[in-house]
Amino acid sequence: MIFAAADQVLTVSQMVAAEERLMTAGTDVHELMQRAGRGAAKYVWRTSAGARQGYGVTVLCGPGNNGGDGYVIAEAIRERGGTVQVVAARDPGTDAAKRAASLYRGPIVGAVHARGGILVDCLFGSGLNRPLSDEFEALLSGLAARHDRAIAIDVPSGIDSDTGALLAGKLPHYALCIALGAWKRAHFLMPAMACWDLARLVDIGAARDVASAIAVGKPVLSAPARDAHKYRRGLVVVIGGAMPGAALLASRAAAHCGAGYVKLVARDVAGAPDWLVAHETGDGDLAAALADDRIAALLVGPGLGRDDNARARLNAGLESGRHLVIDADGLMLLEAPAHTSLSGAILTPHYGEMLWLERHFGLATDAAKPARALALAEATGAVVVAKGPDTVIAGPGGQLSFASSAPSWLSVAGTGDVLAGLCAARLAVTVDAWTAANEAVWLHAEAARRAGPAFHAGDLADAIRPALESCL
Ligand SMILES: NC(=O)C1=CN([C@@H]2O[C@H](COP(=O)(O)OP(=O)(O)OC[C@H]3O[C@@H](n4cnc5c(N)ncnc54)[C@H](O)[C@@H]3O)[C@@H](O)[C@H]2O)[C@@H](O)CC1
Ligand SMILES: [K+]
Repeated sequence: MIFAAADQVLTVSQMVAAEERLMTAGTDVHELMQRAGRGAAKYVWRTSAGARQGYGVTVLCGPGNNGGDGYVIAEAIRERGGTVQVVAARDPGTDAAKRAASLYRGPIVGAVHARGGILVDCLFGSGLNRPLSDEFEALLSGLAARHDRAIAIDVPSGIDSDTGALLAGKLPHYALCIALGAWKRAHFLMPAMACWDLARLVDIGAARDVASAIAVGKPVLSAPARDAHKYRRGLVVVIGGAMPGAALLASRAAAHCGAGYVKLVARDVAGAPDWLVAHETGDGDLAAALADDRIAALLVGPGLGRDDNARARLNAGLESGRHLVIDADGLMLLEAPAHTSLSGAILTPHYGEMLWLERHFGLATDAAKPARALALAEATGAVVVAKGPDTVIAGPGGQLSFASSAPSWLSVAGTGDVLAGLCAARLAVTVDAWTAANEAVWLHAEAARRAGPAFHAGDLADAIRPALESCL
């Protein structure tokens, strides 16, 4: 996979290093601030065009370079003929911010007089390193209340850029968050990402940092080869358990996602549709059923149950040596240290399963989600898809990717089974757990977008086909 600079997701220190590389190459901080501010101003201008007539733009400027960006934005709006004013929370404190402030030729007003169409929040950016004071919090929320809409520059003031944690009691809601130079982790993490409706990125020329995390991108897929046959396209076997519905749902997702052959092995296969090859397989027969060398990926967990039979079925999967996707009950039955070499597997824990696994594997639970997912990947050797409204994918070699925001309609029963089926199908096709997990997460969100509001998990599985078609 090749990723562009626009796909990278940087920590604050990686962003500082990227800016330093640009400066070493001859672009000074003033020029970077101009690029960032003027790039952001285009979005502010477009948004202000929809604001009420005569209701202008107020830019709230803090003391650091985020505040400096604010002066550049204000001046750019003024030059375009817009109505703009600055509220200076503090005097500019950096050389670049001072220079930007000196180049701004519009009015600076007291906060109490500021009301209007759009509030541009440049109080603090990635340099925020401690909680907002009550004074700043009141200033920000008061201004937001006196404007129709708010736009956050780089990150909302009151967000930890690396973890997405709130460093304020309460933040305004933003119509738009404009990331500068590169995405930061907070742009993909809760609770930060619930603070805005839309996020956009302004390019300032930062090159791709190969060590950085990436945003999960749209996969580039191809139709089966001219000489393809069902096994070469990938045979997925889904191990059924106590609750047959979940395994059927995962099978349906897998069948819509490019696998050549989907087979369900379960004690009871009543109700299986005619397109699904379903084999009644008792626990004692499972090892033999999984001995087929043509199996490209095995899914175990959806509807498995947690009793001794379930444990036997999971163990048969683990002992088969196949490429595995382990989900749901399968995760809850994993045992440390026996299952610390799951190399090539994909684990798909939701929040509760993640917590259980961490406790079971003796891992810390108090870090931010990316660090937790990386620790679990390292402990198990598997690719970990840490699901949720902010899905993070971590690989055992330290790879990290962040999913863009997906429709909240996904918060319905069965969508996890669909994701597990997607992972299994992509694993069968690509034979690479990292690639498969990233493709599956993107297709899952895209299927949700295409399924529209209030879908059920079956609708979601059926919407995978048009999602996949968009990648061909
Ligand atoms: N460095 C660069 O080359 C560029 C930086 N850019 C902007 O610069 C921002 C980062 O600038 P800075 O590092 O100056 O950071 P900020 O503008 O976020 O401000 C940090 C300053 O605020 C202080 N501070 C932190 N938390 C505080 C709190 N809770 N209460 C009061 N003061 C607090 C810090 O001690 C520091 O003086 C980015 O978010 C982006 O907007 C862009 O202009 C692009 C270029
Ligand atoms: K900000």
